Amino acid sequence: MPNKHKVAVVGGGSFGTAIANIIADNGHQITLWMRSEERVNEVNKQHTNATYLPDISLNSNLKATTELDVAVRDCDIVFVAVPSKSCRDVSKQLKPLLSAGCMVVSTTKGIESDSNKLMSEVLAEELGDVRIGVMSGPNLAKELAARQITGTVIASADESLTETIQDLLQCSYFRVYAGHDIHGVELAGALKNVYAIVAGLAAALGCGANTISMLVTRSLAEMSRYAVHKGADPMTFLGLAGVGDLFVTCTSPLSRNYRVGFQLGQGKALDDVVAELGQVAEGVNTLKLLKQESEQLNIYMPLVSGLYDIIYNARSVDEVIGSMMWADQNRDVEFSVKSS
Ligand SMILES: NC(=O)C1=CN([C@@H]2O[C@H](COP(=O)(O)OP(=O)(O)OC[C@H]3O[C@@H](n4cnc5c(N)ncnc54)[C@H](O)[C@@H]3O)[C@@H](O)[C@H]2O)C=CC1
Ligand SMILES: O=C(CO)COP(=O)(O)O
Repeated sequence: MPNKHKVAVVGGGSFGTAIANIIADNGHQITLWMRSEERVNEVNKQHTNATYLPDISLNSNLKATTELDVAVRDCDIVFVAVPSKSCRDVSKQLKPLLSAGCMVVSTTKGIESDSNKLMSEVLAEELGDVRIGVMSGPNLAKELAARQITGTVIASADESLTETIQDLLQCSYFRVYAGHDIHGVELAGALKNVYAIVAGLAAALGCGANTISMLVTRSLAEMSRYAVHKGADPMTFLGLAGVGDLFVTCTSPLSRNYRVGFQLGQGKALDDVVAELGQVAEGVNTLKLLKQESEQLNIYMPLVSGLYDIIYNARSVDEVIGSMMWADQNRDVEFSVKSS
């Protein structure tokens, strides 16, 4: 019989609720921290969180609270599932409440504005000496909450953390793979959101399967090129956190980033699309950060700069595509494991 844990999930939106529900399905003691009293009552009494996960019945052992100290008291594991813009603020609130030896796992797929830091870096800065992991992969919250078969990656320098999280989450519909390239896994999760916007836009324009395949594959080349500059292992991008997540978000209308791109392709304005979504689409912020950094570091990222020009510089899609197609001929695969 695996160990039973006392776990908190901080952030009761789509993904926090989906993860908390798996932990409840696996029989652990789990508390979900949410800010809205109304939603806390809904989770506790009706076992739903219909705003974020319509038509999903949650496990009745999943308890929610608005009180962060109650949620994390005596927990040995805490998941942080808030958007990147709130991660630092939430970490500051968590700091005095965590038990000694607590493991903290980020599920956030974004980069902090201004500092350009990844969530593991924000957590380490704010929480000091805690055990940190990151989880990322092709994990659409709605499918996971509907208990559809799904795989993910838990990455940490702390092997006993990765093993504990594998045991905690593994069940008949969720398989958890271990990794050690924390920054690679985080970057993969954050970067693919930008390319999901590109893919959604292309789908709205009626692009064919050849075009979408080319876009997704060149996206992978571009995101791994950037990540390698930032110290990540390019091989990470061949795993679930890389190809897996890129594939799902570039093809599924359940991805909010894909939907943002699709609606942009239908001619809607970005501000209207984001306001209507009512949930986080991290790619919008990540696009700006990548555009800035790729220029500063001189990293070739034509898809990032093309999307940025379409959204923020009112350049036409035809013109952007034209300049990409006539750019200098390039190599297909940039990285090799074969020693020369
Ligand atoms: N929805 C999905 O399929 C997946 C999402 N993610 C990532 O998880 C992160 C969260 O995404 P979702 O849950 O989907 O977003 P969401 O928009 O569905 O929910 C975000 C939740 O965070 C809460 N929140 C925001 N700021 C907060 C603060 N300062 N304090 C406390 N709570 C706060 C909101 O009230 C809301 O409940 C994002 O980085 C996303 O990329 C990761 C895997 C899958
Ligand atoms: O990361 C996700 C699935 O793995 C969810 O993507 P969106 O944030 O675009 O909905």
